[in-house]
Amino acid sequence: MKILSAGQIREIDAKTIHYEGISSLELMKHAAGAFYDWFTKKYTDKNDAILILSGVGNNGGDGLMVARLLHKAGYRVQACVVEYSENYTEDCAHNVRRVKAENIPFKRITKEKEIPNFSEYDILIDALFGTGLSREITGIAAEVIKKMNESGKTIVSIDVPGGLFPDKKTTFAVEADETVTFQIPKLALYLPDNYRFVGNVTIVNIGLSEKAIAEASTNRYLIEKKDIRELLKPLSKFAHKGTQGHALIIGGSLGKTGTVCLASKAALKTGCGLVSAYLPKCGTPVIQTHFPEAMAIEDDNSAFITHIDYDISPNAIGIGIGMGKREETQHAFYRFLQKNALPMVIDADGLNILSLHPEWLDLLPPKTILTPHPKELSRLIGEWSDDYEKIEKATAFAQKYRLIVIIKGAYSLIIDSDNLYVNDSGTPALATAGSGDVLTGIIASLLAQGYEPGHAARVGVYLHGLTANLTQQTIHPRSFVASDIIDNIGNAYFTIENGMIKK
Ligand SMILES: NC(=O)C1=CN([C@@H]2O[C@H](COP(=O)(O)OP(=O)(O)OC[C@H]3O[C@@H](n4cnc5c(N)ncnc54)[C@H](O)[C@@H]3O)[C@@H](O)[C@H]2O)[C@@H](O)CC1
Ligand SMILES: [K+]
Repeated sequence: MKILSAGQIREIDAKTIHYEGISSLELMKHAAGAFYDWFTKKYTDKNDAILILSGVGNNGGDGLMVARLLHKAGYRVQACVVEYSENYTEDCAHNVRRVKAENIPFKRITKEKEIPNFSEYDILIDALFGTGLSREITGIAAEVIKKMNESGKTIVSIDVPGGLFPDKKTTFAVEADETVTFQIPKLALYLPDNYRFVGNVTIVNIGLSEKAIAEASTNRYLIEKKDIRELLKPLSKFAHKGTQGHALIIGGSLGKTGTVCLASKAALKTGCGLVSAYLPKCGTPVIQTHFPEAMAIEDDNSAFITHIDYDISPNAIGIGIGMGKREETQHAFYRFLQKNALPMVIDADGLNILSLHPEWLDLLPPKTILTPHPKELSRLIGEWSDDYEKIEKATAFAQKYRLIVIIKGAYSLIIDSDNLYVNDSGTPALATAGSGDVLTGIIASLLAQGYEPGHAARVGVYLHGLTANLTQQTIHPRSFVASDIIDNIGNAYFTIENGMIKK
């Protein structure tokens, strides 16, 4: 799904009105209706006191129309316009007249003492500003937002939290629990710095013209299940282990051989035909006991890797996990990089060693995948002042070395040449020991199966996250562990292919 800028969204609104031959008020009806449908499914108690805080633009118009729909359905609604300007849009002014005509409790707020007492309400609906925000918020709107944020009440934002800039850094905005956004994802909704403003995001369809959306150009995308379904390679009836690819996982050190076990098992569960694990001697009994399907190749050293030599012919490599940064290991890694031309995913200590020797980055084959979490990323590219600069610097880095960079997080970001992909599968359950090792194994497996590296990155990150979504009802997020990811890779495939879980 395309992620677009506020300007592009404005253009699509206008084109929808033109192409579909509808009025802007009708489009607002679709938007308010879509919000209403979502809201009434989630908040079913009609005794809840709902305060709707509208602005004077079309986002405010949406809010007033929602007030009308909720009132008609029997909800207890108080509508307000926070009059931060006298320039009402036509559709907003129309809805003010309708709210009054329909005898819905209504209030104009122009100064601080007119702000209602939020403690008398259960839910605050924020329709103050949408994508039309053009400058920092001041005056009465800022006073209202400050009080909303201090209220401790459930806040639901229409389209975007009031005050959130869709395309640049935000410092002050409504701090919503839920944001229901209209059809087109906005990058700001998925950035970690903005989580306190945005809360959970839901996208609802409002009937924008598909043609208009197709005409908008972008290099930013939100990954959807159907995109991943299209990327999955079919499984041939004549497949055998020799045709499904051979992944080699390299890593581990004394006390950290579990990393390689997890990655190897994840690789096989993701569908490659063979998995080998290269680890120090201490790892062999561990992997052969816990994961007999893997073949083990031993380093000469018992506790850490000192050279990476093998006489097998894998199709792809996953390297770096649990490996440590000892001098000998660094040299072994360097000699390995000098001769390796296979597709590769690098994580953890592999990344840390690269940040100690940035000149080695030139040795990586094009489209090598790096999977840093934010701390590892900062060691590679330096610090950033906000998420936008982080993306800019990571993109420049990825392009300079022709790499694919996956910035791990609640919404992992995949940078592949000019393109940015945002992944929204997953839950906080994934923040658990070994989760990254499993991701390395999944991606190494996809590379071994012949997936183009950009596809392997997207499919891998999506599959990994989906395992947590699928177990939300059966495994409490606090007790979800890395092995649960591995156990649910098959279910994630089922869900992507059929939209359902096989019991
Ligand atoms: N026909 C359409 O264009 C549709 C628009 N929709 C809604 O309309 C929203 C966009 O509406 P608008 O473009 O009218 O703008 P908003 O309602 O987002 O903002 C209101 C107006 O306030 C002014 N403003 C901007 N920043 C300000 C600030 N810091 N202080 C004071 N005033 C400020 C601007 O003139 C802006 O137009 C979307 O987010 C969505 O909710 C939906 O109803 C779908 C259809
Ligand atoms: K809003």
